[in-house]
Formats: sequence, C-alpha cells, structure tokens
Amino acid sequence: MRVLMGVSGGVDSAVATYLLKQKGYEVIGIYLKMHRGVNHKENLEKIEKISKKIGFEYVVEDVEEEFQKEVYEYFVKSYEVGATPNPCAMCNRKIKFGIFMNFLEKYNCQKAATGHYVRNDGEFLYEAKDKNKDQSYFLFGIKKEILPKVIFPLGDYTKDEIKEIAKKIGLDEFANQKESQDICFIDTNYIEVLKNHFNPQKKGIVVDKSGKKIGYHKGYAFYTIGQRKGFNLFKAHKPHYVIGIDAKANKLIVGEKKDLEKRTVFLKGVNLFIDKNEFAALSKVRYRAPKLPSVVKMESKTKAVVKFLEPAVGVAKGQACVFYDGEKLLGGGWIRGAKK
Ligand SMILES: Nc1ncnc2c1ncn2[C@@H]1O[C@H](COP(=O)(O)OP(=O)(O)OP(=O)(O)O)[C@@H](O)[C@H]1O
Repeated sequence: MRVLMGVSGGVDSAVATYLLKQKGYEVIGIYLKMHRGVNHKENLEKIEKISKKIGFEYVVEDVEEEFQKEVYEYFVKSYEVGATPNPCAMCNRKIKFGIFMNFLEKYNCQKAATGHYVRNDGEFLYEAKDKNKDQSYFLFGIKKEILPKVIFPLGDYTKDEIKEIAKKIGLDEFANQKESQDICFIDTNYIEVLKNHFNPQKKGIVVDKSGKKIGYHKGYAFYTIGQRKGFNLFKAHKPHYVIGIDAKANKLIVGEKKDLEKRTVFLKGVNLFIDKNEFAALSKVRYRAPKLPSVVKMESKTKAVVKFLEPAVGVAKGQACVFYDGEKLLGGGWIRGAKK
C-alpha cells in the first residue's frame, strides 16, 4: 500500500516515515509550501537529508494561496476583531487534512499520514499515549469520512521514545533540534506579524464591568480572555483578569476571577464524529484547559450550545471547544460567545 506522508523537516515526521516503512508501507513524502514567510529552502534541505537516511522519495506542492486565504487571513482577521484564533486547528481542517487529501489520487496513494500525536481506529480519533504532546484538540474539525484513510504512526509513542528512535537511526541532529514553534508562520511573536496588517499597538483604556475607566492597555490584540498581566491599572487593587475585549471601542474589560466563570458556551462551525443531537461529554475550551463535564446540544447543523456542569474559565471567542468521551474525540466547534 502506498502512503502519502506529510514531511516538514522535523523529527516527528521523519520518525513517522521511518515507522511506516518498518511496517512495510511504500511511503512517498510530501512537503507542502504553506506560508510564504516560512524558510522552505531550509526545510527542504532537512527533508533531503532525512530522505537519504531513511530512503524515501518525496514531492513538493505549493498551497500558499489556500493557506493565505484559509489560515493566515483568518488569523489576522480574528485578532483584528478581538478574538483569539487557533490557526493550527484551522490548518488541519482546511490544509493538512483538507487539500492534502486531494493529492492522494495524484500520487496514486491509498492513505495519508502525518506525525501528529493522536490515535485513530478508522472511526474515531483518540488522545495520544503522550498526554503532554497530544494534538487531538487541534484535530476536532477534520472530516469523519477521511478517518479510514489516515494513519498517525506516532499516537502510541511518547516524544522521548521518538527522539530515541531518531538517534538510533542516525538522525541525532534532528532529535536534538529545538521544538518547532506553536505556530509555524511566526518566527518572532504574533504582534510582529499583525503589524503588517493593522496597528496592534494602538493604546486604549481598561474598564471595569460597570464601564468605569480604571487603567490603560497597550493594544487589545495583546490580550486574551483570562489574562492577568500586561495592562496597567491606576490603583493596584486585587488581581484583575481580562473578561472582555471590545475591539471596536478599543477597550479591555477586566474583572475578578469569578467573572471568568461561564456555564454556557455558544459554538459555530461544529464538527461531530458521532451522530447525535444532544449528548454528555467532557469538554475543554482551550488546548491546556481541563476537560469538564458538560452537555452538548446541537441547535442547527453547525451551531451548538454547551452547558457546563462546572464552570469553564478562560472562554475566548475564536478558540475551539472540543468534546471527548474519555480519550475519544467526539467533535468540537468554534467559540462565538459565552454566558454565566
Ligand atoms: N509543510 C508541511 N508539509 C507537509 N506536512 C507537514 C508540514 N508541516 C507539518 N506537516 C505534518 O503535520 C504534522 C504535525 O505538524 P506540527 O507542526 O504539529 O509538527 P511537529 O510536531 O513539529 O512535527 P515535525 O517534527 O514533523 O515538524 C507533522 O509531523 C507533519 O507530518
């Protein structure tokens, strides 16, 4: 069987390729040129070395235009309107498990593979063995139909085990390479990226829940819901947290910790791996947030309301709310609002 393996020049996809070959698959690597700002030349040099070591052919495809429109512009726009985007989740849906799937036929492959840390039984995705590296949260949006065609060779390994394998097969320099950034198209920090599109450093006022001016902020794109630092209050009161971002008025709304607690979260763009309109789930509102008991109710094909039995904190517009049954991924959606 021929497998089209997404290769990035990193250790994870290198070892994933090796593991596929060990299992007897015929592997073709594919490097996608996603964002213009990324140093493709450097990545391709790494892939060249890796492919020589492991022994596989690879192809290069340009998806810059789609990435620009579906991921990069979405990312900039989200910050501009005061939301907190999740470009990796968007990229997985649109690019890595979207356009990518179109290349299977072109390269005469029956399956696709990537070095994501997640497990797949062909029907559902499950959290990876390595809970610290698990990427299931970022995969909530991929289409259920493609699951039988996707292999994740790393799901049953820890990152340390992957590094060990890398060393064993002569890829030491990759095993010790510094971990890639969270967001592949950001070299420095995201504010620098935003500066190319709007002024993210336009200072504004901080208000309390009643609308009273109590301080200054350095530009609303610097903040996300739940953040405690980075703004100046006139008086050093007890801790204040960002509870709202009003991009139009260029205001940051702050409050106490309890003001962050939300029991109802509204979602759009919901994607489900199960066929139910109402179900209990453990849901999380951010990648590193705890999974909390909740009931998910679909309101239309793509909109849902999540009722949390214990309050969720740090609920930000633009982030994903992802549903689990134990380790099994049930689906998720994009947060569009929340209430107490
Ligand atoms: N430019 C790319 N072209 C093709 N596939 C890619 C590309 N970038 C990432 N991938 C695939 O997506 C997987 C997960 O990407 P992520 O950015 O999370 O990588 P990572 O965990 O740093 O992995 P790696 O060590 O392989 O870079 C990679 O292991 C790889 O299979």
